[in-house]
Amino acid sequence: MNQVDLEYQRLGRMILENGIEKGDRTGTGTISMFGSQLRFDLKKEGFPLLTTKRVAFRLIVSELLWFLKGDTNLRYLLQHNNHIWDEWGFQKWVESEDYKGPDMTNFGLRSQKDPEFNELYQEQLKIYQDKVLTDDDFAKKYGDLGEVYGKQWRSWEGADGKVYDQIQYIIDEIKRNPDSRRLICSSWSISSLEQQQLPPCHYAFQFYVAEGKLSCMFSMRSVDYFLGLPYNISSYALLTYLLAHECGLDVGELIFTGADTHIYLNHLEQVKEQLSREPRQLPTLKLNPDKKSIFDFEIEDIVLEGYDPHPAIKAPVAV
Ligand SMILES: Nc1nc(=O)c2c([nH]1)NC[C@@H]1CN(c3ccc(C(=O)N[C@@H](CCC(=O)O)C(=O)O)cc3)CN21
Ligand SMILES: O=c1ccn([C@H]2C[C@H](O)[C@@H](COP(=O)(O)O)O2)c(=O)[nH]1
Repeated sequence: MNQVDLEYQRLGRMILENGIEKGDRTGTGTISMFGSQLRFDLKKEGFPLLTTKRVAFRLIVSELLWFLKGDTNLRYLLQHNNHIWDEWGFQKWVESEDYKGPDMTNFGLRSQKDPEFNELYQEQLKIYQDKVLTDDDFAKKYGDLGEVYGKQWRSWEGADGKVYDQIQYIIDEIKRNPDSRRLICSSWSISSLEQQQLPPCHYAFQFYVAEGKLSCMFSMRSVDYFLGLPYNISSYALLTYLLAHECGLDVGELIFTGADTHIYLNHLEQVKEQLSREPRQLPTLKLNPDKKSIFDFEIEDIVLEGYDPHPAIKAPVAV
């Protein structure tokens, strides 16, 4: 039986049993628990993509490659039919002086409750997506999410005015000095918070090399158990596989630590359904052996085999 789904289900039960009801920024309401950890042996287990609901692996791949390119503009995601970040770009647009359409205040919650408003919202969202895809100036101004992950990972601006590539630093250090205890990438920058559509949730990760295996630990300040966490687990697993591939290492363990770990109140039925499902065999990951540098990987170089999950479970995202 795969430990990834079992551990994920265990965490879900723990939140439901021990969590407390707590308000949150989005106005949705959550059951929340402070402090959580999961750990998986990547070498023993197969690729950690949940099988108790279908998770769209292609969205995880295009999002991670977007981070690795240092890109922060929605255009790349939209070109790959990935819409998981749309709401946060759209928010910037509708709150701007240039937006002249119908009032979109609080569109996240209103679109869930008011079908008439939802129609208006979908219309405006479609216009926004088309403009980001086709209008260069518009995309530059309103498709950019600000100083989010891609910027912090690949071009961190130091107080000394220099620009730092944290991913390249980690790769160089793994190759030169694998015993290093400083293989860290940090995205939390207090001076950037106002320049970010959403401050980083997974704000730091660290690698560890031992016995020829590469392990990764990632930290999250805020964890959407049902929608976000399944992506975050697979995304950091994929990053670990990519780095191990480039550095000639095996994969080791993946460790997640979360602070505010929550289930949104409008995800409760979905979570209960998922907890009732029997985990299946995990898929395996195949990377194109001809690609050496992680920065050369394209979507088609990353293939998942043997994924046979339970059906997807829909849920609204809290904006
Ligand atoms: N509330 C919240 N939860 C998150 O997980 C989250 C944010 N906000 N904001 C930024 C990013 C965007 N992420 C998201 C956003 C949407 C989905 C989502 O709706 N996933 C659906 C399928 C989406 C699709 O097929 O287009 C799913 O069933 O997994 C997942 C992660 C993760 N992050
Ligand atoms: O990769 C991600 C990104 C976001 N989330 C979730 C965690 C929270 O539910 C929201 C962010 O809201 P804050 O009020 O800024 O904490 O997004 C995630 O789980 N994974």
